[in-house]
Formats: sequence, structure tokens, C-alpha cells
Amino acid sequence: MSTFAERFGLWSAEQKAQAAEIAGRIDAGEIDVLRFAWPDQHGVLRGKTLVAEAARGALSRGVNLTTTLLAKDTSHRSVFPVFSAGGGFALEGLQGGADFVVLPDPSTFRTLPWAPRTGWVLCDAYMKDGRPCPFATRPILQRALARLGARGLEFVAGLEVEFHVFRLDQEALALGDAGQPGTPPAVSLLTQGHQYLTELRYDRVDGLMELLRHDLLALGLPLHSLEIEFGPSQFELVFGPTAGLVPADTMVLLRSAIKQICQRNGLHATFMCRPRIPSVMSSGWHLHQSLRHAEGGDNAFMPEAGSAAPLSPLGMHYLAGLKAHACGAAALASPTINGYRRYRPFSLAPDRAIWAQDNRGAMLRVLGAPGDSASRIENRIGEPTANPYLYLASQIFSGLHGITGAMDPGASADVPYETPAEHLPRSLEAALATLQADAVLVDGLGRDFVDYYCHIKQAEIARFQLEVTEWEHREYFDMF
Ligand SMILES: NC(=O)CC[C@H](N)C(=O)O
Repeated sequence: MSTFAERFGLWSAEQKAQAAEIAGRIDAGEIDVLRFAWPDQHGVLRGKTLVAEAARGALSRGVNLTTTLLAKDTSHRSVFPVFSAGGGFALEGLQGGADFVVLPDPSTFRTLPWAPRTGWVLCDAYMKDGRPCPFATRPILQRALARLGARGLEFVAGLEVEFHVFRLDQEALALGDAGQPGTPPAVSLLTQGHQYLTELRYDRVDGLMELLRHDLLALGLPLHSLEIEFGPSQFELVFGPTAGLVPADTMVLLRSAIKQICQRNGLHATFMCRPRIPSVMSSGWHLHQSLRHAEGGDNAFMPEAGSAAPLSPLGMHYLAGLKAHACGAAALASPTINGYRRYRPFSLAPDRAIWAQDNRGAMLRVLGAPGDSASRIENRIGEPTANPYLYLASQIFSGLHGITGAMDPGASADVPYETPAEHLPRSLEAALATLQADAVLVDGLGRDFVDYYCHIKQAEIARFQLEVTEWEHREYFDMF
């Protein structure tokens, strides 16, 4: 019987060869288990771990997962009526908690440095009839990349990712800590804040940094630097430029890797934008991006000699597209309720949709000059929880619109927090409404996908709105 991958022709010749190589490593007894990891709608990895012999067959047969995973919000609740007729989804085949199939992309295989004799492979999701799973997000980025490819262009991105790491104070979980979501762990600071980039702070956490450096490099991720960020217990890692799907695959893996490495060492790493700790600074995910010519590989954003503009005309049009669609794209770049507390002035985070030449107060920081082969745009709109496939796709769809419409980004906003401009959405709800009304992003992502995504996010918002916050209690309880 032919396998799932063969029957539906889901692998390229290169992927077949890579799968054979993994099978060979399993046969040679190199690994005991293989983790089949699939990035869900939140960009969180889920999947199953198979023992070596079972994993060998599942490489090309795939692994069945439950379609209810597609229905989950960030509390892991199913927010579609999956057991009703049709399952509440706009598309067929997802009712009743039936199976879908995740099939490895063999090019992503590696062994996990922190987990002995453990293999890991990123998977793509398909329906049982071989169709791509309609709500999977990796194919959305693939589609965006293909649109660029049709113009002879490739997407290049480097990642600047901020996050917090705390010491875990709690050894055991109490029974009462269970919940959906459960009680967050009790933690203490690793470092105090406001010692941005000091060597003393770095040395204090050198042990953690060395753990991260060793394992992230062993995973083959393009780690460039490790840095002390502004806030208490806040750090930043920078990853050098890679092309196509790789930066997004890197992001899902690095987030999961950092959390795993930390939890194995009595630490808690979080990519939540603005944890509730005194003197907190928000964590951003700044995306350095450029396009290159598929033929020749030269940077398509680098301006010609003598250019007054910091980018080529193509780059300036792309920039204008990013600016024009920023408020809708925010729903993908900053997908949590918490992320909207970050857009505030004078914080090195953006608060409005503007661009400027090398200015960290602007949303779009442009770094380019004739002769600079690293000419690029740094979009500072994102927070580190974003699903990278959606965040990157939102950039490409926006930028492509700028290119096809030969859009003009206007002048550089050199006083970013004073320049009159459209304010970034003040809430996730406002961002979702803007996304729904953005015809270019809806066309790129697909109307069914946008409706699906907004339904999940609205469920989170609805639960949030039912909670009485500590702020309200403090404000009104004694006063009235
Ligand atoms: N050093 C920095 O650039 C800080 C960035 C800031 N934390 C943000 O939210 O984007």
C-alpha cells in the first residue's frame, strides 16, 4: 500500500531523499523517539511522540491528530461546536473531533540537544483526502512566498526577539493550581531592570546564556547575539537573515526550545508581551525584512548610487504597503489582548503607523543606503507571541500591495511620537475589525481563514471581558 506522502504526491524529490536519510538514522539506532511537531493556529507546537519503530513508518504515513485542535483558543478550549453538524466551521470535514494528518517536512528534521536520543520534525497538516488543512498557517506563508516568487523575488528576514526569564520558585503544583488556564507559576527575578546592555548583568546570567547559545546553535538556528534588555529579567536574542519559510520555522522552534531549556533548568521563560511584574518593559518581536532577486540573490531593496531615498523604488513601495496595512496586520503581528498594552509612546515600541530612517521610535525603521547590501526595513510592530507564519505572510501581502500599486510611503517621520499619523489599534478587538475590513489582507489570507481566526480571537476577548480585573476592584470597591 502506498503511503500518505506518495498517494497524494506531497513530497518533492529532495524531501523524499531527506526522509530516506531520517529512516536510515532510525535504522542505525540513533534515536529512541521522534517528536512530530505541528505549529497550530497560535504558532504553538503540538503533536505526538512516537517510538523509533513506529516513527519510521509514520515518516511517510503521517500521524493522526484530532481536528478539535483547530478549534482551540489560548485557553485550549474548543470555541467551535465541534460535535454539532458541520462542527461550526465554515469548511467541511472538521466535525466530530475527526482526524487530520500531520506529515513531516523532512527538511526540518534535527535531534534535540537537551533531550537525549530524541528526534524532532516539523509537520504540515492535511485532511484525510490529501487536501492541505484549510486552517493550517504554514501554507498561508507558502502562498505569500509563491506570490513573491512569481515576480522573481524572495523574502529575507532576520529576527530580534525579546522575552523574559524568571527563576521558578514553585517545586510542586498544588491541586488547586489546575485550571483552564491553570495558575501561573510563582517566580522571582533573575535580574533587576534598567541595566540595558550592561556587562555586569550579562555575566550574572552567563550560565543561562551559555545554555541557550549551546542548544540553539546545536539546533542549527542562525543565532547572532544574546543581549540584556531594558526591563527586569528581560533578554533579547538576535537571529541572522534567512530566506523563505526558514525564519518562520526558526521562530516556532526557538520559542519552544527556549521554554524547554529553561523549564529543564528550574526557570520559566515567557514570550508574553507584558507580564504583570513591577517596572515591566514590553517584549517586542522586531522583524528585519528585505526582498532579494531569486536570480543572482542580490538585495532588491538596495538603492542605486546617488539615491536620496534609503531604499530602491521597489523597497519604498513595499515600505508604503507595510505602512498602509499596518492596522489590519496588527491583528496578526500582535495577536493577544496583552500585546495592545505595548503600543505606547517613548518606550521604543511604536504607537502609530509611520516610517523613519534609523529611528527606533518609528514602527518602520528603515536601514538602507547605496552600497549597503544589508539595506532593509525593521518592522517593530510585532510582539513575540505572534504566529510567525501569519506575521510574515501579513508583511508580504501588505508589501506586495505597495509594489503593485507603486505606493508612496511619504516622508520620514523624524519625531515619531509627535508625527500626526494613524494610531495603531488600541485593542485586539479593534485590530480584528480592521483586519476584517482590509480587502488586501483578506484576499491574501482567505476570507474563510480570516473569519476562522477572528472567531477564535473573539472567544478570548469574550472570556476576558467577563473577568473583573484587579484594577476595577481597586478603583471602585472602596470608593463607591
Ligand atoms: N531595546 C529596544 O529596542 C526595546 C524594544 C521594546 N521592548 C519593544 O517593545 O519593542
